[in-house]
Amino acid sequence: MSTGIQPGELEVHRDRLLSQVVPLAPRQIEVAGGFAALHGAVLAEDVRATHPLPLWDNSAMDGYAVRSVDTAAAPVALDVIGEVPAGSGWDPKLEPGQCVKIMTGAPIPSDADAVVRIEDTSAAVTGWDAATVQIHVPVQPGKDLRRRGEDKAAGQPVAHAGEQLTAARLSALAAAGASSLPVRTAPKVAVLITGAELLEPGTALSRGQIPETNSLLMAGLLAESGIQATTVVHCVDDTAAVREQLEVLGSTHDAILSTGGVGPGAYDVMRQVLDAEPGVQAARVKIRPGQPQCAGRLQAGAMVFALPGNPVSAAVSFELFVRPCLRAMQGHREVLRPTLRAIAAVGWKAAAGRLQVIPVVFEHGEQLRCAPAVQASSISHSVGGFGAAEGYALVPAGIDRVNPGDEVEVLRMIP
Ligand SMILES: Nc1nc2c(c(=O)[nH]1)N[C@H]1C(S)=C(S)[C@@H](COP(=O)(O)OP(=O)(O)OC[C@H]3O[C@@H](n4cnc5c(N)ncnc54)[C@H](O)[C@@H]3O)O[C@H]1N2
Ligand code: MOO
Repeated sequence: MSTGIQPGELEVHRDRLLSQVVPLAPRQIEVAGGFAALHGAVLAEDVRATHPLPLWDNSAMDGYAVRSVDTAAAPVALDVIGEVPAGSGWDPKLEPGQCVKIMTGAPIPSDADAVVRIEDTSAAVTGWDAATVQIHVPVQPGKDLRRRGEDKAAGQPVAHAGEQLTAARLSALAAAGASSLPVRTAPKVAVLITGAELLEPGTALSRGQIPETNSLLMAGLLAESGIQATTVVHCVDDTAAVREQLEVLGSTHDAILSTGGVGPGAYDVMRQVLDAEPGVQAARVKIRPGQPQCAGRLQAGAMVFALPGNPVSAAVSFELFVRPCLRAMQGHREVLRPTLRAIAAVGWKAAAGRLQVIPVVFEHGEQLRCAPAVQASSISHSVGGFGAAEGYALVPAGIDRVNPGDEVEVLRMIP
């Protein structure tokens, strides 16, 4: 069996949410001293090199800058008239038979056209101090030179709008002369937890009580998406209290993630409060877990994602709906994680009629293999098994069983 996600209700719900996303206002941040804000931020515009890379022709090796013609009859002795270390702006004039000591990265004198490595000279034995140096090998013009602009020409794009500032991109932009960058930094996100049965982890529990773990889960999934949760609020299951929190957080944050209270239960106040919000859609999406979804834009301003309370349902909802919207807010070019193909290492029962999003562990070998981290019959609450999960297998609606050896589509949460 080969699987693939077909367009369906998951995409309809996600696209509707994505259409409600308003990208954050870009900010111009200084490169000097701005690392903490810039690393992981998303470029809001294309950025071009303001100067060539390298800036000038320079030496690729420690050795002697020579006129290559002088080495044609090597071995040959050349007069050493000085030294150009990295950082030096000196451009010595070279007469026939003359050379200068030069270090890696230093500008090549205008009169020189090649470098002889120290290993190919008498200085390898005698050291750098002699006034003449014996050149053992002839060198061709251009030998061991790095040419001005060979890496990037001035004006050439270095990075593009929608790309995230990784270590590599940030250093490339700084090297190409950027002094400040137009970026979207992380959105301000609040986590709102409801549920009367929930106690702080580590607290002694009475019958009916469980440790509150969704705030850790949401803050962690945000952190793994490059976003620090700004606020974590625990709220009683009371409509007035929840409404007040949504108003306060909704006017001070870009997004609110809540968990719990979206089912049809008597205490499911989140859904009841959000019923009054015209920009919020309640949907039963054909996925398992994560069927009850309730999300959209609050009148107070923020996007709200009222996720189901079951921990794995909340995590799956985060992956499928929240993460893409937060990435869209930041202006990421790609909002969805790429999917891969893996071979089912074992068989399991799928969720006939709904897309099954089952947490899996991976086995890395010649082929990527996966196996469920939780019991396929009971995914949504299985926070224990979920602890080992490295990603999800996506088994389309219509498939009621995955057999060992089947190819399945997977998402990797952990690189
Ligand atoms: N009669 C029906 N009951 C349920 C339906 C339904 O359609 N009809 N849907 C089920 C599905 S599917 C889901 S998912 C849940 C959605 O429930 P809620 O969002 O209302 O969540 P709660 O009832 O508050 O909690 C569910 C479960 O998760 C635990 N939980 C909640 N918050 C936390 C937290 N912060 N940390 C750890 N664990 C948490 C909670 O104790 C419950 O066990 O409804 C089904 N029911
Ligand atoms: O849809 Mo619920 O999220 O399965 O448990």
